[in-house]
Amino acid sequence: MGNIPTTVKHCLSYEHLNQDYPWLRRWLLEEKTIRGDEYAEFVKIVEVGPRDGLQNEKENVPTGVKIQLIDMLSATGLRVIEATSFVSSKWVPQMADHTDVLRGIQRAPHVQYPVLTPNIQGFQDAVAAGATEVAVFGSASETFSKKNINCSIEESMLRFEEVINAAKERHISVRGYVSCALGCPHEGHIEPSKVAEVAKRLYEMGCYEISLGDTIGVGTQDSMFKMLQTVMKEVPCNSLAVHCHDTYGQALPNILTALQMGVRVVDSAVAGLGGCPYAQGSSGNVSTEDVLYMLHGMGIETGVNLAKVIEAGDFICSALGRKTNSKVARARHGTL
Ligand SMILES: CC(C)(COP(=O)([O-])OP(=O)([O-])OC[C@H]1O[C@@H](n2cnc3c(N)ncnc32)[C@H](O)[C@@H]1OP(=O)([O-])[O-])[C@@H](O)C(=O)NCCC(=O)NCCSC(=O)C[C@@](C)(O)CC(=O)[O-]
Repeated sequence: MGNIPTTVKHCLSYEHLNQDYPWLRRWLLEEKTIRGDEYAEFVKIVEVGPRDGLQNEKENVPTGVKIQLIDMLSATGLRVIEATSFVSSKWVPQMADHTDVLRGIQRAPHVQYPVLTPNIQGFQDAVAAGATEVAVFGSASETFSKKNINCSIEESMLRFEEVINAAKERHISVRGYVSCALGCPHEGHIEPSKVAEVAKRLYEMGCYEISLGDTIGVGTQDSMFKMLQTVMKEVPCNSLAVHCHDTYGQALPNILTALQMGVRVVDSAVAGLGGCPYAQGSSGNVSTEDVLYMLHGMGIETGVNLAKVIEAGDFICSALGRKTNSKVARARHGTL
């Protein structure tokens, strides 16, 4: 990384440097403190544990536990922590305390706390609770869209457009998800062209980043490659993220494939928590600890402290009364 001051190195992710600080990138290049490709060595982790990780928990997780988890994660160096969902409590009771969670956390500087907003009602509630970044969540599968958000893909696009337009007026950034990017629990195989179509629409509407979800963790390196190859024809690579569930134990190789293709944003959940209530058979997300171990082992910067993430994982696993899904955490604890 040459002579880049540590603060710069740790404060800026690849896409921030390119998109938000072109002058700094130019200066660093001119000063020969970085090579043109060096910032490709930084990967942004989007921690989804407090939302995707907890939304499927059957027993009520106390609001204080959720807040403490987010506060612990805020102290790890993570830049993005998805905090909660402004969805219907009839649909996902675990996220009913969204407002208290968002108001209760201690926001760390330089950390974003996006929340899920399926429609304008969720967006307005999120803004009232103090959200400064939101995410809309679409699907490449018609059946999953209906089961998850009770509308067709086409209807969902109209709802998302309303959210995105309202967000633009308030200068709130919007992230977009495309679920079932590598398979659907109801329809099975999903054509990469369908994933690309939905991703492109979200991107063109104004989502700054599109997270491609392997909702039920059925993808393989081959299907990840083919899907990304198709999507990258429609959405620039530096606006893509991958979101892998680990049902079949393929999440890390699939993420590696995405990295090799240039993707620099990875979603993961502390302790490998998670699953979608409307995707039967979906197991936890890939664990943040395992992703960090792989990235750091490859010499890739994340700015995140693995030991502190393991501590946060210990905390939430003890609160939930269960073992971690992270192999790295288990190895570090000698309990493999
Ligand atoms: C989208 C809705 C709300 C439509 O639900 P609906 O029943 O079709 O909504 P509606 O517009 O017909 O309204 C019915 C009632 O819901 C209320 N309502 C309407 N909107 C809201 C809202 N935002 N917040 C709270 N309440 C709301 C509304 O006020 C009304 O209340 P009532 O008059 O009956 O008392 C529902 O289907 C829903 O909440 N779905 C969320 C499902 C969910 O959270 N799934 C998990 C997240 S997605 C995921 O995990 C995948 C991802 C992102 O992680 C990536 C991956 O892994 O692939």
